[in-house]
Amino acid sequence: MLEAREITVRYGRQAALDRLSFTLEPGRTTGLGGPSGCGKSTLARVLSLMLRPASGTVTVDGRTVRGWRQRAPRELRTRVALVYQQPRLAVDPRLTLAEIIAEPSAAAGRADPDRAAALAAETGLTRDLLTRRPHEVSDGQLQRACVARALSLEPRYLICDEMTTMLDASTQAHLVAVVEAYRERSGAGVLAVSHDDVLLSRWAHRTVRFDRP
Ligand SMILES: Nc1ncnc2c1ncn2[C@@H]1O[C@H](COP(=O)(O)OP(=O)(O)OP(=O)(O)O)[C@@H](O)[C@H]1O
Repeated sequence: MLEAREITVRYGRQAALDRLSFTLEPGRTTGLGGPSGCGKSTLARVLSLMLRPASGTVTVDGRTVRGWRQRAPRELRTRVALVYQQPRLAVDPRLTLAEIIAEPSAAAGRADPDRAAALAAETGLTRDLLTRRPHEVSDGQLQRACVARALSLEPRYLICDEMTTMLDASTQAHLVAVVEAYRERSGAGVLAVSHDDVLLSRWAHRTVRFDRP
C-alpha cells in the first residue's frame, strides 16, 4: 500500500490539503477527480515523495517516508514513479529520447538497453524518434518517452497526473493501455488523476472525488 495519513499542505496561509488521508492499493487503478484547484496535483506530488507535507505521514509498503525529493532513500523513491501533464517541463531538453528513457536506470546503476528499447517500442516510439531531442518531437511523442521512463525501474506505484490531458484521443488511448498492461503484468498500483470523469469511469476501478476547490 501507498498510504497518506492526515496530510496537510499549505501554500502560504492557504491549506491545499487539510488532514487528508488516502490509500493507493497495489494491483488496481484508483481514479482521483474533482474540480480545478481542489488539491489533486498536490496529493500526487506528496504521494510521489516530491513535496513534503506540513504534517501527516506517508508510508510506502509499511515504511514511513522521512526524507523527500532527493533526500528520500533511493529504494523508496524508485518504488513510486510520476508522469505529469506537461512533458516539456519534465525532461532535460539536452537529452535524446533514448537517453531520457534510460536516465533512471543509468542513475540507479542498472542500465538495461534492451528494456529501454522494449519500453520505447511498447509506448509507440519508432527508432528514428529515439535519437531526437525534445524540441524535435511532438508533445505526444515526448509524453510517450516520459511514460517509458516512468516504467523503466518497474515502480510498485505509478502516479499519472493528467497524463493525457494535452494529447489527442488515439495517443491518450494508447498510453492508458500501456499503463494498464504494465499494471496487469507487474501488480503495480496506479493513481489516475484527471478532471475528465468520462476517462476515469473507463480507466479506474474506483474513483475518489475531491469536491472542495
Ligand atoms: N506552488 C504553489 N504556490 C501557491 N499555491 C499553490 C501552488 N500549487 C498549488 N497551489 C494552490 O493550491 C491549490 C491546489 O492546487 P492543485 O494544483 O493541487 O489543484 P488541482 O486539483 O490539481 O488543480 P488542477 O486540476 O487545476 O490541476 C490551488 O488553490 C492552487 O492555486
